[in-house]
Amino acid sequence: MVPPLVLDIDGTLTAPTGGIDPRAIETLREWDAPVVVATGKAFPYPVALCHFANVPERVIAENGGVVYADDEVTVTVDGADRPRAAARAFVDRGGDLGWGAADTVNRWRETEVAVHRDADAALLGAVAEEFDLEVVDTGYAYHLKTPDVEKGDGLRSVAATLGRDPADFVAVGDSENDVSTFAAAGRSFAVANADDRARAAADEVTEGSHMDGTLEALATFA
Ligand SMILES: O=C(O)COP(=O)(O)O
Ligand SMILES: [Mg+2]
Repeated sequence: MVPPLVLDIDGTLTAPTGGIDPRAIETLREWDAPVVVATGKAFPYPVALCHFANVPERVIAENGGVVYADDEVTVTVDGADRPRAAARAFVDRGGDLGWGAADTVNRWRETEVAVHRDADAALLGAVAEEFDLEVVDTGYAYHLKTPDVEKGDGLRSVAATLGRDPADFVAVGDSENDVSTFAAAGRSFAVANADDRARAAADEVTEGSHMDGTLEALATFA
């Protein structure tokens, strides 16, 4: 009997060169227990991943800002007005969100704003403070977000919807936005490419990085 999983996307199910590791699709399909995808990405991205992998759509998106399982979508933050106002102030003061005119990173977001890691971090931090927001660095983007909205709370919510205890779950991740997931899950693994906070928070750190590390973690339960 394998445990239910809660898996981060970027840095955990992706290849070092970017993009989803093809082995992730098979892992999502073959795992013989519920798999929840938990990400800082906007809601459509993890939903599309589950859709194209042809697995049930169990999703924690926007670092816990949007949670979805068993036909229940919960937006846990009362809109993105403050993060969007802060993003406008950031741009007005010379900052650049960094995603170009189409901005497919943010156009479908409901609760926070993501900023390219090439952005002026000092200016972003100053604006975040002014708007009572926090900046979370996932290694893939800076997230300008409401404090205390976390993937770990999303796991508690999805676990309840699935009739499971969060402590039943095994978590795999790579960055500071996975620390709350690790705390909520029963057992946690940081992949070798994880940042210091994720490595310190995880029960174990894998030898392998990215999907190699994720498969190494899951092999523990085979
Ligand atoms: O969107 C990001 O910055 C990173 O996303 P992740 O939480 O799936 O690693
Ligand atoms: Mg990640």
